[in-house]
Amino acid sequence: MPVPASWVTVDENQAVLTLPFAASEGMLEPLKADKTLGAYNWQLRVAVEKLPNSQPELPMTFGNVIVVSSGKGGVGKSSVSVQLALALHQLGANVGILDADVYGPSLPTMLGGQEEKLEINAQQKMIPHQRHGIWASSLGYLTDTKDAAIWRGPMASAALQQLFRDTKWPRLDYLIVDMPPGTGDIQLTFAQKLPITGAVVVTTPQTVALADAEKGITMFRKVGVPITGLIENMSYYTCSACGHQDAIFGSEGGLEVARREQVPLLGQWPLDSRIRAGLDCGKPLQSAEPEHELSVMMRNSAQQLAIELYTQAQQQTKQ
Ligand SMILES: Nc1ncnc2c1ncn2[C@@H]1O[C@H](COP(=O)(O)OP(=O)(O)OP(=O)(O)O)[C@@H](O)[C@H]1O
Repeated sequence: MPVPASWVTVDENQAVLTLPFAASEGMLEPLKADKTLGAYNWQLRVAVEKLPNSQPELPMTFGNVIVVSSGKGGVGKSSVSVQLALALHQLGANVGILDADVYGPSLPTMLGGQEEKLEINAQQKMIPHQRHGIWASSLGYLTDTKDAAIWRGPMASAALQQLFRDTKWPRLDYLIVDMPPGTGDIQLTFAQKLPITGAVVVTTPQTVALADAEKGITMFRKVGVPITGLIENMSYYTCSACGHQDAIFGSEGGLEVARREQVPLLGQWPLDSRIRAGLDCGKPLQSAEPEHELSVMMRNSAQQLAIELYTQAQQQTKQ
């Protein structure tokens, strides 16, 4: 993306690029490669800008809220939420994650610390756990995981809003919300009532998942929540023995939906046991092995997400 001059400060041979979104050192590469600019000693500073959200009348106390949703269950929405949250943290941002999947909160398993319970402070606010550098709040930390299924129906919607409002978040740049799967009443109420900056839709390339992903996109658009992008998960599987790639759930379905709906495709993530294994034991690959090729690939999606969120918000304010 073009770098406005106002993002650069220069002092003798030192130059600082201050970006209003989470970013990697890679953003400095074009500047370092430039014939004239390359003479400076470049430094990157991340100062995430608070962007407008879908409820302008509510105070923006939570940073930029990004909901991660899927029309269909089991497509990897929670896994993607966790990896994106950790990746944004690695890109220099202060990040929180809210497990809004009241039917089956999986965050305590994926981030670890299942045995720890959330503390409630004197103002009756829940203190989120800090796991792998990000702040996490989940009903799974509050209730016994086996009991989580009782938070259903009208109670689930109320519990979700309470969890959102009554968590004592520190100052955040991004709050990732792992939504319950589907496009029913809970999702609609959440999308209508909470201050959301953008939505990420997760799907597999499978036809049944794609139809539901499009339903999700339509739901968010109806209530004025911009779609920041789409992630196609479980896009292909590479055999570790022979290297053959197999599109188990069909190929390029997510890409097709992204084209049709005119939303950015933020990534096509493979089905890979190394992604699952880390999440099963509370040690996600993104934090356990940040330089692993899969971690780098997922971080590229997070980088694109941060840029899209920012540029879409700029375009909206100009309209
Ligand atoms: N790309 C991937 N590679 C390997 N395993 C994956 C991948 N994505 C998700 N999984 C695994 O698939 C299972 C389901 O993923 P996850 O819980 O994230 O799905 P979900 O869409 O949030 O499910 P639900 O609808 O129940 O909330 C988990 O065990 C997870 O570790």
